[in-house]
Amino acid sequence: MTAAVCLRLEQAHHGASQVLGPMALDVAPGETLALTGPSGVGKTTLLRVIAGLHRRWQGSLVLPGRVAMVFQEPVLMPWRSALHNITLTTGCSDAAALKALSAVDLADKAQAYPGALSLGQQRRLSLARAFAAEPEVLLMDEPFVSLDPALADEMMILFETLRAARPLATILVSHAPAEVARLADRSLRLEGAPARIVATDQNSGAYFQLSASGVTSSRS
Ligand SMILES: Nc1ncnc2c1ncn2[C@@H]1O[C@H](COP(=O)(O)OP(=O)(O)OP(=O)(O)O)[C@@H](O)[C@H]1O
Repeated sequence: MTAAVCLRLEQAHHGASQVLGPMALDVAPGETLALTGPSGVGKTTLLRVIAGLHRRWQGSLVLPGRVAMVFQEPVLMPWRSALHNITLTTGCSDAAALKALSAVDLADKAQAYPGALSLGQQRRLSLARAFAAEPEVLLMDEPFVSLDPALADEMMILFETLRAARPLATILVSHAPAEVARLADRSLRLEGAPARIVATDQNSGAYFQLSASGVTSSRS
């Protein structure tokens, strides 16, 4: 089966400093890959390379489908309703946005502005927006961090439900071993400066809008 993400990275920089070293990363359709490693090692930078948000890198990237990203913070447009936060960023119809809102139990908040939503509701909206984009690749940067345990569990259930409905390739950045064990099929650990992949584990127990369709990119 063709990989949904095929990255051959030579290097990535922030300013003069090289953050990421050579690495090869493939994610299959339907697979959830966890990305772990110490704070500041470069996990977010790696996601941003794949999302097309970070430009200073060399190598090649093949993404056969659409990409959506869920950031650590919800990153919503405060002057637009929940519904418009979905339709304007994904280009989907009102009906599709409402369906996505229903899936995260926010249908009654369609006309609410983000400032009138709780943090948990904002995060659910952010998840709904990502899924409304109907991505083939979902990038999640610590989406459950600093949520109370009950809300984190609720968000994980939502993610599991939405993921089950489509053959999504997900890369999940996480510092939480229990979360990785629950959600990921496989995990990669980044370490060093510049960061490299130092370990891969197969999990036995588990199994923005950005939009790019059929993208192959390379940088040198
Ligand atoms: N915009 C930026 N400009 C300059 N340096 C940056 C920028 N963003 C990140 N860095 C640096 O790049 C390195 C990697 O940062 P990154 O956010 O990718 O790490 P991370 O592994 O996601 O960290 P954390 O787990 O704490 O979120 C860090 O040393 C950070 O200080």
